[in-house]
Amino acid sequence: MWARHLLRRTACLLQGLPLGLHHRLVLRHITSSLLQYPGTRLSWSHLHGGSKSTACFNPCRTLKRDAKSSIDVPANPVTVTDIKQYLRSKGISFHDGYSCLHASSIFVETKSQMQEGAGKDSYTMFIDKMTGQFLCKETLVEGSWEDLQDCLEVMQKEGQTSISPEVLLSYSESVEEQGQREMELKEVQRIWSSSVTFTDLHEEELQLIKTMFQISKINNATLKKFGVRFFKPTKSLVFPWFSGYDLHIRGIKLLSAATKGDGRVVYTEASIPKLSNYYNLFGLPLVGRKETEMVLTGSEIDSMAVSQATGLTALALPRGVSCLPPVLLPYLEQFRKVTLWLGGDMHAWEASKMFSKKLGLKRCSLVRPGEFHPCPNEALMQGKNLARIVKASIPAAHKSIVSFKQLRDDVFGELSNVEQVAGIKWGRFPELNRILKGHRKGELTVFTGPTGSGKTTFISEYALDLCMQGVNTLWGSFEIKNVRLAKIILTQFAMQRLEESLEQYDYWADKFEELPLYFMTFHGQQNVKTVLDTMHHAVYLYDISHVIIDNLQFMMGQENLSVDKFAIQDNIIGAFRKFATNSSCHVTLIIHPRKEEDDKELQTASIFGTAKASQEADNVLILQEKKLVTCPGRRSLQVAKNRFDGDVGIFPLEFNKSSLTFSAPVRSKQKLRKVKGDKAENSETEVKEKSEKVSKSTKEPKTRKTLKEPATGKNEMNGE
Ligand SMILES: Nc1ncnc2c1ncn2[C@@H]1O[C@H](COP(=O)(O)OP(=O)(O)OP(=O)(O)O)[C@@H](O)[C@H]1O
Repeated sequence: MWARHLLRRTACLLQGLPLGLHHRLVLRHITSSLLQYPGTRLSWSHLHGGSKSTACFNPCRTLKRDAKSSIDVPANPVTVTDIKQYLRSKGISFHDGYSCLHASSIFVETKSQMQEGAGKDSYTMFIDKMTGQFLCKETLVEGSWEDLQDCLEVMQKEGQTSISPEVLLSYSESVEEQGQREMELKEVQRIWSSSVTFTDLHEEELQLIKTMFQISKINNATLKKFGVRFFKPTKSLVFPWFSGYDLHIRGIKLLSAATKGDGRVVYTEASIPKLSNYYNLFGLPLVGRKETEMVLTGSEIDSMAVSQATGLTALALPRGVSCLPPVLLPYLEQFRKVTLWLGGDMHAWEASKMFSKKLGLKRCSLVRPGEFHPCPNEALMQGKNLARIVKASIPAAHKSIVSFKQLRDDVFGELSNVEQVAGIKWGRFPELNRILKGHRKGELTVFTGPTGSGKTTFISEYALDLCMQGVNTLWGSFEIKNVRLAKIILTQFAMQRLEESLEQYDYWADKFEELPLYFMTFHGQQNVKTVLDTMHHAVYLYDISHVIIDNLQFMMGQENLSVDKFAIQDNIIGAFRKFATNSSCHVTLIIHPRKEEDDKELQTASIFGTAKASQEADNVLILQEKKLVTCPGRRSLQVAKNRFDGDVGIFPLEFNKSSLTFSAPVRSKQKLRKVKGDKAENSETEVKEKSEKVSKSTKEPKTRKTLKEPATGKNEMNGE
């Protein structure tokens, strides 16, 4: 219905346009609207009842901002050279920025803008160099590279020097979305208008609130400057999101604190619109047009601390260290120097290294976390000199050759943060933590197991566990369709058969939607280059730090059977290895085993292909289906390689058919075999046995509520 409505509107707006272009615009907008439904894989048949046509319509186009759950890569990925050439061909003046090209806006009616040599300061249109996505800061029109091209084509055909922002603004939302947005806005206004400023609070109440939120060193003037209020009904700090256009309230973030029975204070964060759509750089309205230096922090409170203590411009990322959405990059283009001080731990350090790549390494410097450099608010509380800490930040750009002098602090950081360096711990698989120590960025894990043994099911829960802790995850499922895979993951998330309690579906689906989980929309055989392009694209857009590929065989191609299959596989593994290292992204690669005799356990050498897979992998995991002496009839997970600290071993898994989950069985004396090196294939006699009591918590998964300190700004992910 709305698609037809859209079509009619588009047709009216485009009256008089040449048919081909008109047709393309209409189709584009239908496409983008369809793609706004998570998981939608748009095929030609959506539009043409199955028949393929040669019209210049690209079904795999860039996504709109909200179409976040499924990831397509443009069939013809745009490069910065393409963008520049195109702009030149249309007579649009521009200059090279850090992450964007700055161009004269075509949505503003200033004829002089189109002239060569117009002042650079007048450039208000920012075009992302990686994706071509654009934003006009003057009118807040944004869209994809294709949208911009269409507008320029229309302008040229019509002989115009500018185009009305309405053309794109009117397409950006469906009727339902508009209704939803209006409802949200009303709620935002309701909370905002019934919140009180800090100067309206009694001194006693004020001090209590400040103590509760650990902001006793943030003074009232700073709270006022940043527009922070207090919402009494939920006892929450209210951080406003003002529209950059007319400074109207556009959204809010609420930070609440509650004291638990044991006296601990638990902080929770909520926002309207929901966090995944909350694109606010807190502090932006305070930035002057001419300012060139800024400190980027991981939370609103940290920004206030920096601003108050140093007088420097400080902005906070909307979702802390979890991501830097590219839609925010245009707002950071004016800064010649960006200091990233995202927190006081290793996660903040990892994130600042990743984000500085997006921001442009040359202008970034990083505050190295540690005992002397906690997060800004903590530094303020401890009476540290924040200006000195910012000044001591280190340049993000590094040389190819370094001496130990330059590495010395990094090495110290690793030695003094052993737990964090070991990676994120699984909540459902404590045995995996014991052997592998954690899930680390930049590693390659190869996972194998007999056909139909439950590889996808296990890896799905293994990845979900991490995703629930804020690990931005991308699934490449080539074997089973995304809907089926999402159903498996959702069942594991809810830990129950939702078929039998459909009334709970929306409850779980709403929570599930908040997870940073994305799916590639591929199915069946795929070209590895396309898959890697999509992965790069996703890392840029969503700061993905874990990619699961199920499975490698789907990239091997079927045509060239004469070509050496092993050589092809080795190349693919090499490419994934390189991607993992260069993108600081963990890749979990499922590879089928070669044919083995049924009653033999698998070993590292059973992985299909040459030894390249196990050599390149940091971790090799094997789902063993064979009966173990100690646990007859059960699956077990073997860690056959662990480059991080060499510990290998095996532990039993217990499959729960209704929740599709695996958890270690509770036994008083669970035997666990400890295997050193790659000797898993050797006889049982060579295997050291180690008795170990399996913690009861594995049977009753813990509630993994992220206890947030106000300054960390991490998302709360809790699905149990
Ligand atoms: N431990 C288990 N015990 C019994 N059934 C299981 C177990 N693990 C998974 N299953 C079920 O077996 C079926 C196949 O599981 P899954 O697709 O995960 O296997 P796979 O190893 O990935 O398969 P393939 O080799 O085809 O890729 C699913 O229906 C799943 O629910």
